[in-house]
Amino acid sequence: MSADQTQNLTDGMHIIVDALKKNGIDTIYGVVGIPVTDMARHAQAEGIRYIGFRHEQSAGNAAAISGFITQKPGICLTVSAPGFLNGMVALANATTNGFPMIQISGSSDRAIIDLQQGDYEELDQMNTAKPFVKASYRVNKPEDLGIALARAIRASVSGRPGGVYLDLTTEVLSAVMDKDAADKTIFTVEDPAPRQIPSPDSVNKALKLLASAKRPLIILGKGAAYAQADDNIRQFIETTGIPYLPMSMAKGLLPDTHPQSAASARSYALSSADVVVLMGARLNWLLDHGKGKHWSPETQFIQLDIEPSEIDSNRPITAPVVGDIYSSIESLLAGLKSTPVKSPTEWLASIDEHKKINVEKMAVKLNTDTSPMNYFNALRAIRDVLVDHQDVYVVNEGANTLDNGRNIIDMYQPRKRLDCGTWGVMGVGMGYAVGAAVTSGKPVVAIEGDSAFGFSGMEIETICRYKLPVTILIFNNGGIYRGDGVNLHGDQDPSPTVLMGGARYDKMIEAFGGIGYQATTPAEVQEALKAGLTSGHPTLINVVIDPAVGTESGHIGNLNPKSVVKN
Ligand SMILES: Nc1ncnc2c1ncn2[C@@H]1O[C@H](COP(=O)(O)OP(=O)(O)O)[C@@H](O)[C@H]1O
Ligand SMILES: Cc1ncc(Cc2csc(CCOP(=O)(O)OP(=O)(O)O)c2C)c(N)n1
Ligand SMILES: [Mg+2]
Repeated sequence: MSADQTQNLTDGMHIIVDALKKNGIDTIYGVVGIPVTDMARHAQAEGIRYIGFRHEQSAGNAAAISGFITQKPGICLTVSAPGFLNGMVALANATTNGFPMIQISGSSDRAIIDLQQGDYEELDQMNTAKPFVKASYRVNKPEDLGIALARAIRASVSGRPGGVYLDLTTEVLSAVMDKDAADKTIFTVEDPAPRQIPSPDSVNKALKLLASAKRPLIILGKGAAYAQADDNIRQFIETTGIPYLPMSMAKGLLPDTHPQSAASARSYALSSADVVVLMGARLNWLLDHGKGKHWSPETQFIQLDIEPSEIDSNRPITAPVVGDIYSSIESLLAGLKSTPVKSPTEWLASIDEHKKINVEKMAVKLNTDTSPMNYFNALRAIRDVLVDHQDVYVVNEGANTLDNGRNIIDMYQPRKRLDCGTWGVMGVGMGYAVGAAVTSGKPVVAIEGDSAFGFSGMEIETICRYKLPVTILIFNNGGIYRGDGVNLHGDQDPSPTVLMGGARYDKMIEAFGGIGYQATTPAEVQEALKAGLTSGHPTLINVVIDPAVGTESGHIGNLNPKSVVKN
């Protein structure tokens, strides 16, 4: 082949990078190796940031949370078979939560795989991915790479967002074609997430039902946060005066201190409401499926959701409004002119009475200093620092650390609380922290149970390597749920066991150039947290918590199967 001929040739790994660039992808999260290392090098050479992780699950979590924050698909790059499978947990979690993410993985020789002749990292990845994603594509020809990426982008962000798998075979990555011809095959996807306007009849029916309600309640879900309809949602809530409940990742759509928030009277609000508006929130296990002691059988539902099949999932929906939330809220606001809605003042007043009682009870727990600390006074210390840092991202996982953190740490801005989400997955923490810091450049505070942290803890090296403004607080109560030394019957185990509680996580980060603090009092927690936020340097605070406090599985112990056999 003559020199000029090679000058006008390209190959698959260059074509896919050109297509990514053409679609505004500026970051790839991954763990490279055979057969995708050179693709990552080409991406870097073309100005795409490559963020290299220690485990593919964290790389995938970073990609997924960047999708939630930006509405653009986060890209995770993995090697074949084991690397692909490690990323799959994050991709499945993205689909479950409705976060747009594309996992691109190299895969081995199709001919050998299909005859099961034992290739290096042999696995039929496209078919393995199918149950966990919105779409799963495999590319065999270089000229198909442009359309394949376009389809993956559209599938990940249109309708209910989610995970998409894109399989690049070894052959296609090295396949050569004419550069000019290749350039004609890549293009910018046009309007990948088209607005889905709800029917006027559905909007009018919803408004009429709301106007007749004596005790209306709005439940804001992470779909409402994702929709980036922040001002219109706030305007609708404040114009109608309807109380609202934010689900965990919808916190901050309105400040948690807002007078119409019913969060600290949640049980009373749910059980007393006569009309409930589900706004980008599923009536799933997080809302007891709309049944049981927290719900009245008389309650009528309005549901705003982009996914038609979500309607009637658990309770009959009287007024479904199927469309994207941005368009639906716009239509509802416009409809208020002809169908005004005003929540009765006595309803909010009765919620306020219940809030007052609950806030006073919680204040006693929050302000009682104990030694060692418990979840409440440690979280109150963090809350009182973050009130002066309202733009930080808060990552949160664990059991007691998560469930108490959700109720105690106030959020003031949308899409800033990033937690275990619908699946309650442990191990999202460090990936989410990296994804949020890389995507936004803003500081991140990760509030971690010590067991939860362990799932992705090695990524503190990644955080230090990229010098990210992440401060990690590890609630060290000695292990999963309760301290290791506490046997399953709750009493202190007399046998000498190594309590995880003695672990000095703060020493770990020092090994990678980060700053570590040991905190045994709320004041020490505050001092270390302020230092981490001020320095912007990777910081880890080992928050020593009494191993005897907390409950197994936090607030969801009731989901455990009950054993009738006395052992
Ligand atoms: N842009 C959007 N417009 C309308 N609905 C959306 C949008 N994005 C996501 N959704 C929907 O929002 C819902 C989110 O529900 P869920 O994840 O259960 O939230 P939460 O756990 O916060 O209650 C999903 O049913 C999803 O289809
Ligand atoms: C991938 C995965 N594997 C296991 C589990 C099960 C679990 C739920 S909560 C939890 C950790 C609780 O300990 P932690 O110390 O973090 O919390 P706490 O001290 O009470 O604040 C586990 C292991 C889940 N949900 N996901
Ligand atoms: Mg713990």
